[in-house]
Amino acid sequence: MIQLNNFCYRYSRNQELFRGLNLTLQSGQIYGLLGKNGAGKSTLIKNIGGLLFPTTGQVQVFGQESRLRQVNFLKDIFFIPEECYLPNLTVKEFIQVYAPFYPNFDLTQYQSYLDLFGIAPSRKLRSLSYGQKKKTLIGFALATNTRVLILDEPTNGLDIPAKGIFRNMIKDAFKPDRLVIISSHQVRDLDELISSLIILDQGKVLLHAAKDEILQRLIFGISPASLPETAVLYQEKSPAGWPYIAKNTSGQKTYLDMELLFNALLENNAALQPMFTTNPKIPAYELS
Ligand SMILES: Nc1ncnc2c1ncn2[C@@H]1O[C@H](COP(=O)(O)OP(=O)(O)OP(=O)(O)O)[C@@H](O)[C@H]1O
Repeated sequence: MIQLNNFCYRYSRNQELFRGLNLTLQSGQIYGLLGKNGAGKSTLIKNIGGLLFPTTGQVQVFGQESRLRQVNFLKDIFFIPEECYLPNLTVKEFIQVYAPFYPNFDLTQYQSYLDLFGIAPSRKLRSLSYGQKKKTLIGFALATNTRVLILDEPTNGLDIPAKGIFRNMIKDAFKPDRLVIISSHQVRDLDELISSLIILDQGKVLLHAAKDEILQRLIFGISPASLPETAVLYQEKSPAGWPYIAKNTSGQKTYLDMELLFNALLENNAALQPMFTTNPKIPAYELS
């Protein structure tokens, strides 16, 4: 479990990004973290990963304060930043140097990921392309089997087949005691992967809800023409028609259009925002 209590963070005296944020993230969930550029996603996950320290307040991962970076904390968390620095080693040497920090690292598992991505262990990390570096690190992160896995824009630079492989790898490696956070602008890459959604804006949580809860309360559809305002909570024009969000009164389960929900919430939608409480009780994710 990850807990932020009265979390405040500022980069400079007059720029307070987070002010008194309380947030609880539970194991058994794959969280999608969305927000506009500059919303604070990277700052938040870096604080969780112990790479930045709260100005005031606390960030705890399984009861341990991230900022203290204790051994028990570090061996159970893996963070892949958006821009990865990789040492001048081959993949094999990288494993020899870094795997010992992770007691649950599984070499066979990692080899199968490298095979899937077509990366030879003899390759020098620095000679890999941006996307190949990402693949190498994503595979390593999953093979560490840490309870917490944080991925900042993991699908940036991945080719189309690799995005599908990535989704399958996360699902296959997911276990009820793991907690995964994926920060991304590529909402389509999160489809059919995440179990919960967090939307940040200017250091505030606009939405924190399980995907199932969202779909119980809302339906997402597309109409050939604009609908009466009373019939929908939100609609916008698109090349394909008028995608809309309405209250789910029929129990119908539709496809969650994260992009539409994101746009709706950022428009300061007074009808939608109060529908989702922060820090909800989310049931454990059941993989289909
Ligand atoms: N090192 C820094 N020094 C000063 N301000 C910073 C620094 N890093 C980020 N910021 C500011 O903090 C705010 C949040 O940045 P952050 O990188 O957390 O946003 P983000 O949601 O991850 O954005 P993006 O989607 O563009 O990656 C922005 O206004 C940014 O300019």
